[in-house]
Amino acid sequence: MLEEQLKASIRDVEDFPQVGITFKDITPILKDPELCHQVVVEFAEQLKDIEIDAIAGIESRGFLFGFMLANYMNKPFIPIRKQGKLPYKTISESYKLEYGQATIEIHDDAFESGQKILIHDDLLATGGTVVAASKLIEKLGGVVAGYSFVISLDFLNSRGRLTRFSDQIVTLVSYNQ
Ligand SMILES: O=P(O)(O)OC[C@H]1O[C@H](OP(=O)(O)OP(=O)(O)O)[C@H](O)[C@@H]1O
Ligand SMILES: Nc1ncnc2[nH]cnc12
Repeated sequence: MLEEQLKASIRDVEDFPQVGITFKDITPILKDPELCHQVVVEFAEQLKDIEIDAIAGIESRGFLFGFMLANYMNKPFIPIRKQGKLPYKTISESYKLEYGQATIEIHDDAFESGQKILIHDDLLATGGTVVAASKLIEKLGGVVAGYSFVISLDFLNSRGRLTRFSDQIVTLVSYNQ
């Protein structure tokens, strides 16, 4: 089963980037092209009944499978980047995450008003990052079509923070502790 394969590949790194955090390192997945392909195929299968106009991935780990998935599903890819990285006109949102705070930005012409945008990231922890991304999508007149994550840290109970934007949440690997 894919979840078991992914769990066997994901590496726990204790106390990174700060004491008390168990960091879920996905780099071993990236070394396995067949496993990466299976991840994308599984996302596409689980998302097939959701109407999606474009896929937004969040810098930087959200770019990895986000772009692969957009390309596989033949959808435009929208980069949401950390502050000061996007060259054209942007709007921004600040947020807290499991181990700090940050600001993310999107180009103000990233998509057309009314379009349905899937938000992709590698991992859902507190949800701070994707809530900020959802606010950016809505500020530009978009609709959050749903979310896809490789990993969900279910013990942080953050799914409830997303449902006001969309209850379509696809995750491939869940951790309960
Ligand atoms: O649910 P949250 O508590 O918001 O945490 C999840 C976010 O944290 C990580 O990103 P990070 O900011 O470390 O950036 P990176 O992808 O560049 O490593 C991860 O890739 C998610 O984007
Ligand atoms: N525990 C964790 N491991 C990897 N990325 C994260 N982003 C937020 N929390 C994380």
